[in-house]
Amino acid sequence: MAASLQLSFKPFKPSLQQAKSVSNTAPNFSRVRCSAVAPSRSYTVTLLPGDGIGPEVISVAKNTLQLVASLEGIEFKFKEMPVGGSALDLTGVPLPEETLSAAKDSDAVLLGAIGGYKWDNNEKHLKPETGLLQLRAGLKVFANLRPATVLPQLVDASTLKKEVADGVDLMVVRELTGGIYFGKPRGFSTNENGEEIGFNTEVYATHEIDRIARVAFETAKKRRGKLCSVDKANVLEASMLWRKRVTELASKYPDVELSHMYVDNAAMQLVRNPKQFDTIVTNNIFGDILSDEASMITGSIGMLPSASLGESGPGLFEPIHGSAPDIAGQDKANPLATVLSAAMLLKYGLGEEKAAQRIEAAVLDTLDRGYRTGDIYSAGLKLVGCKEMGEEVLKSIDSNVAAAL
Ligand SMILES: NC(=O)C1=CN([C@@H]2O[C@H](COP(=O)(O)OP(=O)(O)OC[C@H]3O[C@@H](n4cnc5c(N)ncnc54)[C@H](O)[C@@H]3O)[C@@H](O)[C@H]2O)C=CC1
Ligand SMILES: CC(C)CC(=O)C(=O)O
Ligand SMILES: [Mg+2]
Repeated sequence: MAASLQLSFKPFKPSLQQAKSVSNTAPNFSRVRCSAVAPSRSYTVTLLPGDGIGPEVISVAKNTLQLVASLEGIEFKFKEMPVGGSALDLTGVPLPEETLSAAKDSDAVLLGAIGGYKWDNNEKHLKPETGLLQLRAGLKVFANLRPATVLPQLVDASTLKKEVADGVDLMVVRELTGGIYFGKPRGFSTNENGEEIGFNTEVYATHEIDRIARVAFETAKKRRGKLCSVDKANVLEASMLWRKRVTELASKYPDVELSHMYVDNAAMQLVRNPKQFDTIVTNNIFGDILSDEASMITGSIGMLPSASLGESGPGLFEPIHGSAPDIAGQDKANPLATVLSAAMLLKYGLGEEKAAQRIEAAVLDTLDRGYRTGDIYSAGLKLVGCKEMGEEVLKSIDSNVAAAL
């Protein structure tokens, strides 16, 4: 194997609840029948395909999970539920109560993506994005881990020069349930001139800063021991408090080297010299933006997975990309970000490290064999669609099994 994905840290509170419910969708991959292991662990996974390319990439990730489950003696009970625009169309709300309770009752949740042109002009409470925010808040998953690793196979897919991109391996720890996406007051009003205004509030309480900072220090400790806290403390009060609390907490982590950076500089440094970063901790909106930027260092936003974890309860696992309406329904989406999110689900959500490694190894093997979706394609390689990429990942899982026999 050419490289490891190095998503190497442990969940701080893995969810290992007993599986609770619903239909058994046992794996049915005849070509691995000889290697299949009788299930000894059972998990309920709520699948939320969502909108746009969401269902396409979730279908690939589900097949991948089923195949590794059959090899690892795992039984998955999948429950598919609506969220986002598809839930709006079906039920009138972007996060039906049934979806949230299924998610809460499961061992882990895997989401595709939400959103689309059709719902762009909906009122705020009827937007697909509101459903996603409600889901994250409902599951209390405040810590969003977004690894960005440049795989050797994809150095040429990066928009940065090879020497800048090669070897980049960073982790964005994004606060996910606070800040300006949730802060009040927010809304629309009129100012003293009778002019229409829209407003939002960036607000953080100390406990919200402390808990995400602790996750970030722990993450950095298990990586290369460097933590960069990104804020806008030269302007924003919420950032001033953020910087103060992170600095105070640093004394508890003497083996972690803490630095601070303003977000505008961080955006620049990410493309100037991304290798200077190990772990980045930042607020909800800056983490959202910087992780999309970091994705292009690695070749494509279609490559980056994420894990969102709370103090307890199921984790939420999703690619960092959106519903990509421009390519939806065309079999063009790169499913690897979701497949790697499924690997994070196994590792950080369920503690099934070996099964996760099978997926990570298969992704690298598929890339080694030259398969590329359009977003990471370079001349001379094999251009495939979403479904075929998924099939190739399954073949790689199979052949790794064969190699191990
Ligand atoms: N977590 C979520 O569900 C998110 C949802 N959204 C929603 O998605 C919709 C579209 O938002 P955009 O700003 O266009 O962001 P986007 O991430 O959906 O797409 C940005 C660009 O990246 C490409 N892209 C994204 N994922 C890809 C993949 N797997 N393979 C190949 N190319 C891929 C798209 O084709 C597009 O050109 C909006 O409604 C937005 O609110 C956006 C971000 C996150
Ligand atoms: C769609 C938004 C709610 C969030 C977003 O862009 C993200 O989490 O990456
Ligand atoms: Mg985003």
